[in-house]
Amino acid sequence: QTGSANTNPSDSADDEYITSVSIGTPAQVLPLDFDTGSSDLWVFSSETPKSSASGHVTYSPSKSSTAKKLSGSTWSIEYGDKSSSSGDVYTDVVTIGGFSVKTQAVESATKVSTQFVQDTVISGLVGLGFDIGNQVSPRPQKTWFSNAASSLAEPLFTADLRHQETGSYNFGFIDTSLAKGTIGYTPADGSEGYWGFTATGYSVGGAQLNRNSITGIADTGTTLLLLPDNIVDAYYNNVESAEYDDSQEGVVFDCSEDLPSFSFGVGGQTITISGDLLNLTPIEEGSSTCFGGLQSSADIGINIFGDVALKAALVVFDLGNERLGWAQK
Ligand SMILES: O=C(NC1CCCCC1)N[C@H]1[C@H](O)[C@@H](N2CCCCC2)[C@@H]2OC[C@H]1O2
Repeated sequence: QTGSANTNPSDSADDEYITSVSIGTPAQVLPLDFDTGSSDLWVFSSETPKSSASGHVTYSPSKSSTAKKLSGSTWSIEYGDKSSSSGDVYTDVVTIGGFSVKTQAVESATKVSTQFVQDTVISGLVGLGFDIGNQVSPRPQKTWFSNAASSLAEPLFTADLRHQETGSYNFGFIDTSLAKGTIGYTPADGSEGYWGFTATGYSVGGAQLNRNSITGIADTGTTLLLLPDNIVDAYYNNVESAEYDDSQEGVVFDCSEDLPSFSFGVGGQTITISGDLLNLTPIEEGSSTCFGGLQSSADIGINIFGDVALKAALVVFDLGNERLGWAQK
């Protein structure tokens, strides 16, 4: 069996990607953010305070004949961007891309932070990280993918995120036609709950790869490519108008600048992110100053290959072989 779901950028900056998910009987369809950087499936629900839920599509377990309360279970999660949510837990049927998991833990939010209240285009997250990262207490629950894996043709999924166009999450199969290049594989480290891996080097503007290990995570739930300062500086030294903007908390530059590409080595392949993909968006509507898609990871303590990097590739999240595959798109 397999599943295939379309996913769409939430706004003109490709801030996040929205995928429709069916929950319950009859189906309640919610727009959710698939996040390989976390391991909880949580939703805005009939239990979310009305003031917080305003503008969001919500899940009502009481309207689903297949919903069951997971008595005594609660959850609470804080993300790297300091957003957070918490609540209680139901099980219900969850269908993604035509594939159904009958008894999926659906974490219902009784509390959500302002970032989520304001982000009305999504109604929650589908964590696609490793089960060890699940935040349900007293008994951690499995992710939708972990529950699906044993029934899928292959225990893997792929992410094909695109700039301002529809992409896909495929489950149980690899559509190699989505890629231009060969898929290169490298070991994945799931011990922290993330999809951790090591890139073998980087280069700016098509120059030869500087061989140096860059350990980080493949994170569909993070918008940016976050790397060490020495690499970020090496890149922006090629961007004449680039400067650090304290209020934006990142490097900005004239929108009119032609940005160089940025490449990284992984699994024997080289993934090249075009300059266009590295210009994320004007800092404000109509501004001629733009915000960089590559920013520093120095304050975080972990390198993050977020959507800006993932958009350049077809990425295979191969649970069965504990590895990540990368192919140029
Ligand atoms: O916190 C991270 N990543 C961290 C970024 C800083 C460095 C450490 C990792 N990802 C979150 C992301 O920002 C959220 N956000 C919602 C609003 C639109 C953009 C996405 C979304 O909710 C949780 C998860 O996905």
